[in-house]
Amino acid sequence: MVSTEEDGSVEEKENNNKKRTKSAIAVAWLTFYNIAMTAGWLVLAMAMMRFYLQKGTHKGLYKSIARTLKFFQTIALIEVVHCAIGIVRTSVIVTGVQVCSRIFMVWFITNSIKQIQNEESVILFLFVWTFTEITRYSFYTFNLLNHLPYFIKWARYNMFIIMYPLGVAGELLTIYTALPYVRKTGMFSMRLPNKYNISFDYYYFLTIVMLSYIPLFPQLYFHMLRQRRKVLLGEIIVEKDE
Ligand SMILES: CCCCCCCCCCCCC[C@@H](O)CC(=O)SCCNC(=O)CCNC(=O)[C@H](O)C(C)(C)COP(=O)(O)OP(=O)(O)OC[C@H]1O[C@@H](n2cnc3c(N)ncnc32)[C@H](O)[C@@H]1OP(=O)(O)O
Repeated sequence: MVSTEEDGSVEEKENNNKKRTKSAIAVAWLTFYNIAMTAGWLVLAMAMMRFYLQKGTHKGLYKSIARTLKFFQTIALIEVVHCAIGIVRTSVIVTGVQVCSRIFMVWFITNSIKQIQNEESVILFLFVWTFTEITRYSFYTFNLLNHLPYFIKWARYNMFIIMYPLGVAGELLTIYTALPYVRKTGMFSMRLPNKYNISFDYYYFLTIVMLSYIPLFPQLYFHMLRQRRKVLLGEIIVEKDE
C-alpha cells in the first residue's frame, strides 16, 4: 500500500516534471521563433526602405525582396503546427486561413504573375504585412520574456483595426489586376479534352478566392476585435469551439 502510494507520487512528480520540461522547451522554441521572425520582417522593412530611398520608385521593389518575403511568409506555416500541437492558444482554423491566404498571395499570385509585381496594390499589402508582422512577433517575444512594453501591446491590438482592411484591399486589388493576365495566358488552367478528363479554370478559381474574402475576412477581423477586448479591456470572453 505504502509502496503503491509512493509509486503514485513518483509517477505524478515525473509527469509534472515532464510537463514543466515540455513547457520550458515550448517557451524556448517560441522565443527563438518569434525573435527570428521579428528579425526577418525587420530585414524586409529595411530592404524596402533602402530600395525606395536609392531608386526613388517602387518599380522593381518586389523583385528585390521576393526571396526574403517568400522565405519568411512560407515559414509561417509553422504557426499552424504550433496551434495543432497546442503550444499556443489559437485556433488552427483561424491561423490556417490567415497563413494560407498569405502564402497563396505570395506564391500563386505575385510570384507567378510578373506583370503585376510593380502594382501599387502589391506595395500596399507588403507595407501592411511588414508593419503588422514586426508588431505581432515583437509582441509575442516580449510577452514570452515577461517584459512587454505597453506601446507594443497597444499597437498589436489597435493597429489591425486600420491595417487589416488596408491589407485586404491591397490583396484584392492585386488579384483583380491579375485577372486579365490569367485569362489571356490560361495559366494554371486545364481545358478539356485532356488525358485526365479534368477541367480547371484558374480565372474562375481566383474569382471564387476573391468572393471567399466576404465570409472569411469578417471572422478574422471579429476574432481580433474579441482578442482586443480580452487583452486591452480585460473582458472575459467565452469562445465557441472554432
Ligand atoms: C488556397 C487559397 C486560400 C484563399 C483564402 C482566401 C480567404 C482569405 C480571407 C482572409 C483574408 C486575410 C487577409 C490578410 O492576409 C490581410 C492581412 O494580414 S493585413 C495585415 C493586418 N493583419 C493583422 O493584423 C493580422 C491579425 N491576425 C493575427 O494576428 C493572427 O494571424 C490571428 C491568427 C488571426 C490572430 O492571432 P491570435 O489568435 O494568435 O491572437 P493573439 O495574438 O491575441 O494570441 C492568442 C494567444 O496565442 C499566443 N500566441 C499566438 N502565437 C504565438 C507565438 N507565435 N508565440 C507565442 N505566443 C503566441 C498569444 O500570446 C496568446 O496567448 P494568451 O492568450 O495566453 O495570451
